[in-house]
Formats: sequence, C-alpha cells, structure tokens
Amino acid sequence: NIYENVADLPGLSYDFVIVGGGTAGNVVANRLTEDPKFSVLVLEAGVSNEGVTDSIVPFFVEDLLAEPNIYEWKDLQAHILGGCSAHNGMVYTRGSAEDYDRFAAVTRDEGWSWNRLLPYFFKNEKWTEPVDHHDTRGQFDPSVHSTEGINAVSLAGFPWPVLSQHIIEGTKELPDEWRFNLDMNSGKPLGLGWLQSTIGGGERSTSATSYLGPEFIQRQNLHVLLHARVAKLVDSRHVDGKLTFGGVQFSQGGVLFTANAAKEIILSAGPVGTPAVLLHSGIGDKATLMGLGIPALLDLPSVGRNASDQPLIEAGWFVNSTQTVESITQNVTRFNEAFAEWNRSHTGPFSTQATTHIAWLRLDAETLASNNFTDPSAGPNSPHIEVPFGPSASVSEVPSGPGAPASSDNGMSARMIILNPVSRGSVTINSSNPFDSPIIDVGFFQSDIDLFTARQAVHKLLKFMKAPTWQNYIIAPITNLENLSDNALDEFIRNTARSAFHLVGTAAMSAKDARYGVTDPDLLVKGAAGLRVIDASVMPFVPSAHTQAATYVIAERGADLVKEAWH
Ligand SMILES: Cc1cc2nc3c(=O)[nH]c(=O)nc-3n(C[C@H](O)[C@H](O)[C@H](O)COP(=O)(O)OP(=O)(O)OC[C@H]3O[C@@H](n4cnc5c(N)ncnc54)[C@H](O)[C@@H]3O)c2cc1C
Repeated sequence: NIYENVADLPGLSYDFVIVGGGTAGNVVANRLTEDPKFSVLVLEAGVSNEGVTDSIVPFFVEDLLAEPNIYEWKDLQAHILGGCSAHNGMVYTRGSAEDYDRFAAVTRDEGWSWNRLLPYFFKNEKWTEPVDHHDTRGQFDPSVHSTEGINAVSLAGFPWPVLSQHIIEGTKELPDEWRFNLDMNSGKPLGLGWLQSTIGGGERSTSATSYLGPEFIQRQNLHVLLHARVAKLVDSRHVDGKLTFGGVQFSQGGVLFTANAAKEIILSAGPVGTPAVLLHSGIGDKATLMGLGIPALLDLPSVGRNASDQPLIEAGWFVNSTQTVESITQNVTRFNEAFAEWNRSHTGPFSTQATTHIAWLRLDAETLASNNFTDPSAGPNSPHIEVPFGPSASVSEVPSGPGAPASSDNGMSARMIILNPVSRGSVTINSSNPFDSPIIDVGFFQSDIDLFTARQAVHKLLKFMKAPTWQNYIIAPITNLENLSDNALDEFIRNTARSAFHLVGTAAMSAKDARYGVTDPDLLVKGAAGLRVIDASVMPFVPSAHTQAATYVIAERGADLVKEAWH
C-alpha cells in the first residue's frame, strides 16, 4: 500500500527500511517483498506520482523540468515517487560492456561485469512495441532485449520522420565516424542509432508505475510512505566491531518519527540524498563532521567525494521544416490537436520526448597521445562523446537555462555530452541540520582533457553537419561555432556547459580491502553492518551513458545481494 499519512501506517517496525522511493529504491522494495517473509517500508520525501500529467505524458518532460516545482528538490533531483525515473528525460542507454567490466575490475567482483549483469538488465527491461506500431525492423536488435522484465522500454511511437531521414542519410554520407549502429544497447554503443526510451503505450514508465504497479503494491508486506523526509539513522551501537543502526528518523508534517529496521536499512536516496543522510548520521570525514558538531561514528572520508557528472553543451540550427517541437508548442491549434490525439490513443508527437537518435563517438588513440592525455574511457569500444539529436531549437531533456537556445522559429538541436569526465566534484553539508540543503559541486572542467574533449565534440559535430543531406534542411546556425579559436571555443564551452544530470559516485563501491570508497562490492557500507547503499551513488565511474539503466541494474543485483544475505 501507499500511504500519505504516517498515522495510517499499520506500524513502524519492519525487516527492511528503504530510504527513498526513487529509481533504485522501488526496485529493491519490489524484489525483497517477492518473499512474503520480508516486510519492507519505503520512506519517500516526495509527492505521489498519481495523475501527474507532466510526468505521464512523455512530451511534457520539458514542462516538468522547466522551473522549480513540487516534483523536484532545489537541485533538480526528483522529489516524487519514482524519483528521477518519474521526472527524467526517459532516455534508455546502458553504456558499454567495458563500463561494467571496469566496475568489476575496480571492485574485484566479477558480479559487476557486463556478462554477469545482463540477466539483470533483462529482469528490468520489458521491451514494448512503439505505440504507432510502425515497422521497427532495422531500428533495433531484438536479441539484446527482453520482453519479460518490468520496466517498459520502446522505440519512439512518433519518429519525427523529417529530421530522422536526414540523420540516417548523414550516416550513409559520412559512414566512417557516423556509421549506423543497429542497437546502441548491445554493449557496443559506438555509432549512431535510434533512441530507446522508458516509455510504454505512449506513457512514461517509471519505477513507481512499473515496480510498484497494481499487481505488486497490494502485497501485504510492502508499505510506502510519502512526504516522509529522512533526517538521519538512529539507535547506533556496535556489533562485532561494526557500527549498526536500529532505525531511521524521519519527519512528516514537521513531526519526527522513527522507523525500526530489524534486518537492514537500505539507502536509496540518490547521489545527493544518500551522502547527505550518511553525513548527518555521523558517517563521513571525521574532521569535517566534528567541525559541524556532528558526532563522528565512522570515519569514511570518501562519503560525498568522487562526485562524477557529465558536462553538456548544445548547438542548434534553424530549419526549413515545420515538423518541430516549436511548431506545436507555439501554435495553440496544433498543440490542442496533439494533446487530443494523445488523450484519445496515446499516439502522436506527445507519445515521445523529442530526441530521435543518439551518436556515440570516440577520440582516436593518436589524438589522445599527441596531446599527452590518458584515455579516460573504459576501453576501445566505449565512447568519449555522446550527441543526441532532436527536432527542437531548445532542449528536451533539460530545462532552459544558460546555453539553451530559445527561439520561436523551427529548429533542431544537437547536444554534446562529455561522457568520461576526469574532473571530480562533491556533495557535502555545511550544517548539522539534516533539513538544510546539501551543497553540490559538479566540479566541471578542472581537468584539461574534459575541455579538450568538449572542443573535439564541437569539431566532430560541425563536420557531420556538413554532410550533403543537411543542405536543404538547415537555414542557419543559432550560435555560429565555425572557425572559432580554441580560446573562443573554450569560453563558449565554459559559459554554456551545464549538467547532463548524471551525477554518480558519491558513495562509491570499491574492493573489499581498498582504503577508499564507501561500500564494499556487496554494497554494505564499509565498517558498518545492516546498512547498504543501493542507488546511483555507488557507481565508481559514470558509465558512458545516461544513468537510469545502470541504476536499475544496480538495484536489481543489489536486491539479490540482500536476499542472499538473509536466506
Ligand atoms: C533532470 C534529470 C534528467 C535526467 N534524464 C535522464 C535520462 O533521460 N535518462 C537516464 O538514463 N538518466 C537520466 N537522468 C539520471 C537518472 O534518472 C538518475 O541517475 C537515476 O534515476 C538515479 O536513481 P537513484 O535511484 O539513484 O535516485 P533517484 O531516482 O533520484 O531517487 C532518490 C529518491 O530518494 C528521495 N529522497 C532523497 N533524499 C531523501 C530523504 N532524506 N528522505 C526520503 N527520501 C529522500 C528522492 O525524493 C527520490 O525520490 C536524469 C536525471 C535528472 C535529474
């Protein structure tokens, strides 16, 4: 059941308490309650996802992210049941096989390798026919997908045919660097392919609509409490030399309550929330905690450090087609028609978010070597740069802001994402009040290679846009990036870059005997017992991808690790 009010909860003692009903938390809640012996409480600070049109209708993602609202925390992280899966850009990308093999190498746990995780991708993914039932042959590889999972993934139900045709033509005209890739989710993403999204039947699929769907949420042993903001872990003691907590303190309506966990507390509060809860509970860098007057119970300096996020820059062009986002959003009649169509049959442009294809590009070894850079990617089959294309002069996945061109004319955009940043940032706290906002520093462009890669991304994209196919489509660039000196390009990049919102690594896993890291490969917090982190924070590196698929798969395996420990 899902409860809005703590007074309606049947009790406050459970086997497992999960902090955060987000992308990962709801997966873990679902999988643990498959065993009727386990009782689970999910504490979610945010609001219900029920009936939130901007979350349900894929096209409205831009509105959802456009300005501060009740569905997000101050920092754009989601504040709604389903977490980021209920409020993100819905792009479904797994990354390269090498990304996961690097997780396995760093943690010395083969269980995190691509081959061992593939069954978990399949447990998560429910490959679904696009809502327009178009012929999808040649647009994906069925052998790398599963129709048996829980979370819907599909090709677009409205493929924006005009732009799509030019992009596919471009892959034929410039096949060396921009070759067509049948399926970017095969473990080998390099090339350009059709977008896959967490959309099913023309609606967004989230961890709340799928893993807490009607067939699961009625389980007697699964309780979800909304509007429940966790402050810290309480009732600490040591068992066999390890720190353990008996419960979780949370606030609802300004009143503090404690939920007790007989077996484990699982932190799934996301890459900002999880380190914040750890720090307020006395787990983190001892000196910092003492400076804030928080009793330091466990000295783990890596908490909140190693924050990795991908910088994103954008280029746009005015185009001579009216099959664009602008032609709908700026024309009341067309908007109403599109919305009526979606309401009728969940089809049409509103059944998708406005990205059509993604290209995944690599810097060649000579370019890296001649500039004295070490390859930051996970291996030779992994991209350094991502380029998503969309039929809009402004972005679809992220809010308008510095660098996001706004225009009333028809346009297209190509974003450039630096996939393997070497720079690191942090998530910290500067007060002992757990209800104060944490401080996020994404640390962009501290390493020269990140800026260099961004420049290369612009050069590569401009080359693609010279393919003959674009001649009759593009009118003019929105921002002219041609013939800029390195210095001028650097200035453009620094001034306009913003987060791709793929923050990870703030409670990173490491090998069991490593002298850094926050969790062991089994996701138990180092030096603690009965306390796990299962969310995007545990990724030691950001994969060469958007991060929800990786988060889902970590949650699926994480739930199995918990089950193994308690059976
Ligand atoms: C704007 C945006 C767009 C994105 N677009 C994409 C995309 O298109 N494709 C993609 O693959 N990835 C995308 N991502 C990234 C991806 O969605 C995240 O990496 C992933 O979903 C993180 O999952 P999580 O479970 O770690 O955290 P979340 O899904 O954020 O879940 C954490 C949950 O914990 C709750 N919480 C936090 N603190 C507390 C507390 N103290 N007490 C109680 N509850 C708490 C939050 O409210 C939230 O519901 C995007 C992210 C953002 C922010």
